[in-house]
Amino acid sequence: MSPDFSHAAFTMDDFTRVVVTDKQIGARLDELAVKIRADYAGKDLLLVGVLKGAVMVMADLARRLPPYVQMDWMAVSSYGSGTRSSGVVRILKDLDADLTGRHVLIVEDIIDTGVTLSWLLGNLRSRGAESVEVAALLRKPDAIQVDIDVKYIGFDIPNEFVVGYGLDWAEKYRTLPFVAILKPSVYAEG
Ligand SMILES: O=P(O)(O)OC[C@H]1O[C@H](OP(=O)(O)OP(=O)(O)O)[C@H](O)[C@@H]1O
Ligand code: HPA
Ligand SMILES: [Mg+2]
Repeated sequence: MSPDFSHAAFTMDDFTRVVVTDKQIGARLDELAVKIRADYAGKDLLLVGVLKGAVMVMADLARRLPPYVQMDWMAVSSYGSGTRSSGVVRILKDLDADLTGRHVLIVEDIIDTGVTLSWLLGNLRSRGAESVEVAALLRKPDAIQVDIDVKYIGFDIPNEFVVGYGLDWAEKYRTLPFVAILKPSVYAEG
């Protein structure tokens, strides 16, 4: 699908380059879904999406899984409107589901410093789940500051600020169907 920017006030000039195309995302999600279906066969699986960034990957991954798989959502924030993690994770919206005895798979768009996921894993594991694992579309190996065990990973990407496919800068660009490096001149202050 080619994005239609005819209505918008920005163009592809906002990006240094596309790092993952929508076609690559679809193909990788096909592969991950095969693994997840096998690993959780016969189990009652709860996907926990981390708002807002994981909306796209959750929707596209969940559609590749059996219909009895359930979804719940949590909103946490550590980035605000900037391009650097504040290091402080806040719960903006908690889960509706009780995790006691559940098999939980956290669905994330990106692991950057790892601070958000590390905090989230600790938080969800303390709620009595049978298992808590992670599926993340993107990971920046050169940015990670904490050791996290990630069971399902889409793509390792360079340590640059990316947008699209759920990922934002100042709430913009989430709707792009691909992931691209945002030109620093777009977010540079001044
Ligand atoms: O590994 P980290 O350095 O912790 O960064 C990853 C987290 O940061 C982003 O969320 P953000 O706080 O920007 O909220 P959003 O999903 O609403 O954009 C992203 O969606 C991850 O949840
Ligand atoms: O590279 C990024 N882009 C957008 N949001 C993010 N949150 C953590 N890392 C990123
Ligand atoms: Mg964000």
